[in-house]
Amino acid sequence: MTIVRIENLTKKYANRRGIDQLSFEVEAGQVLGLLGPNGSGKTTAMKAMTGLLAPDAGTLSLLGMDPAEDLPAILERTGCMIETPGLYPYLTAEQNLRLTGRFYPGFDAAMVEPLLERVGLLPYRKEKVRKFSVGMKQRLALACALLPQPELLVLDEPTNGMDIEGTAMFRELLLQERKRGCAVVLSSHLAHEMEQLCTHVAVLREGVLVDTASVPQVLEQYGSIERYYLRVTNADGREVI
Ligand SMILES: Nc1ncnc2c1ncn2[C@@H]1O[C@H](COP(=O)(O)OP(=O)(O)OP(=O)(O)O)[C@@H](O)[C@H]1O
Repeated sequence: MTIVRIENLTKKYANRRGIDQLSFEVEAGQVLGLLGPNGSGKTTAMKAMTGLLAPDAGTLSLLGMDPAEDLPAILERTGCMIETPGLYPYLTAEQNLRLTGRFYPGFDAAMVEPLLERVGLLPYRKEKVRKFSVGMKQRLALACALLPQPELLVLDEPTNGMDIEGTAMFRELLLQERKRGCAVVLSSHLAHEMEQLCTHVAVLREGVLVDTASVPQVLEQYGSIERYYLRVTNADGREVI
């Protein structure tokens, strides 16, 4: 089932930067990794996808719905982590999840503890978030994104600031979500991490989609995502094939 269908999506800021005619699809159970240099449009694409930014042009279908008409219904079934986590610093981890959970119709307070356990925060559940480290806040933001038992996850650099255990936890968690049939769009600057997490990759440069490919195909042809990326962005100085 196609969960994300984007066609010619365009969003330009006043300075004319942004994304230009982006098209891609993500099926249930797939993980699409957005790759690209700083400022290439990954965050803009994710914001436009989740209704945080209204696109200038193009068509967008999420979970079979049009965000221009059905955004609340889409967000009830979507987990997002984009830029700074939207957490309440003076509440505890547990209270943050309880409060955020109220946005979702299927939420049950009994979901909070297992979720905290999944992201490794159970021992800190009674601590106020303002005392959390960057990685701990990322873990809690991830737990918030999982609250709706999402059919779509949109995660902008989700492992930023996470320690080694955190990134391993994230990998395992993503696998479980995929098995449930969740579709995932994520960005990362770590090519090696992308190899482990993603089923597909899309490369952006200056707001334009340069190439998309399946990860097994990339690994067979190029040996690593890093080599593929350098090749398709022409950063290795050779002609693009
Ligand atoms: N609010 C804004 N107003 C004007 N220009 C913006 C705004 N947000 C982003 N841009 C510009 O749009 C382009 C794409 O930015 P975006 O944040 O989407 O890139 P990115 O690929 O996510 O970068 P990074 O890897 O650094 O996170 C950049 O040139 C950026 O300067």
